[in-house]
Amino acid sequence: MTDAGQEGPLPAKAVLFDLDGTILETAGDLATATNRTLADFHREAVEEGQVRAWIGDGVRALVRYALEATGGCDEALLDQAHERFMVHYGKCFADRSHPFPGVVETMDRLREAGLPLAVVTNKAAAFTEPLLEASGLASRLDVVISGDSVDKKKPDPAPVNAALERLGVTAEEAVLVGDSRNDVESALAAGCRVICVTYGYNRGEDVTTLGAQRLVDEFGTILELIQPDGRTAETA
Ligand SMILES: O=C(O)COP(=O)(O)O
Ligand SMILES: [Mg+2]
Repeated sequence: MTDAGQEGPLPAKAVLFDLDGTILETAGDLATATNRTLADFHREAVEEGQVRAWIGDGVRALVRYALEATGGCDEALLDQAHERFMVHYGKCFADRSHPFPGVVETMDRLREAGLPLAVVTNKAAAFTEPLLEASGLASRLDVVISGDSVDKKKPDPAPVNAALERLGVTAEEAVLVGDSRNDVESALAAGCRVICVTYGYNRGEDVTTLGAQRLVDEFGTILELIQPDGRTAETA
């Protein structure tokens, strides 16, 4: 993989997307569920901005980070709080969550160009599927791999590999679009090229240093950076 630093489009036969922070703005509802969970355990509420920095490792990790930040956490407490979080988030996951600007139109353009699309998220399947339905994205996706669909989560390559297998493409034929270190590491370990968005939930990390082949400030810009079917500009 030697595209780093180069300009121009990446040939692709399929595109994989991270969910939270890349295609859907979910921090508001995740913050609501986090604060309702913390209240159950007599912990102080946290700011939405803080919750944004805890998204990306799955919901159990989010609950762990919230407990650690508000007085401490042990495994027994985490089990109970995780259970409460699942109840609270189940009631509010689609209240305010919505696609980032340009996501719906861009997915439609990619599909018109013949590219199958997948989501690879660390989010639990119980929320991924209904959230994609509520956001109007489910019908645009050919494959969805959630945090509990396979044994290991991103940054392990396993969920990316599962998506590639289901899509019927090789890693070299696919591009993953993500927002954080977990996405870049998972995709690169699988052998995919990566476009990283700069607006997502990246924990304040400088995404220019993560090793992605391309960076975009707006989702719609990926249309300029993906060349459908691996055709070159000359033959397209
Ligand atoms: O932390 C989560 O629940 C999921 O995050 P992701 O969609 O960015 O993988
Ligand atoms: Mg993300």
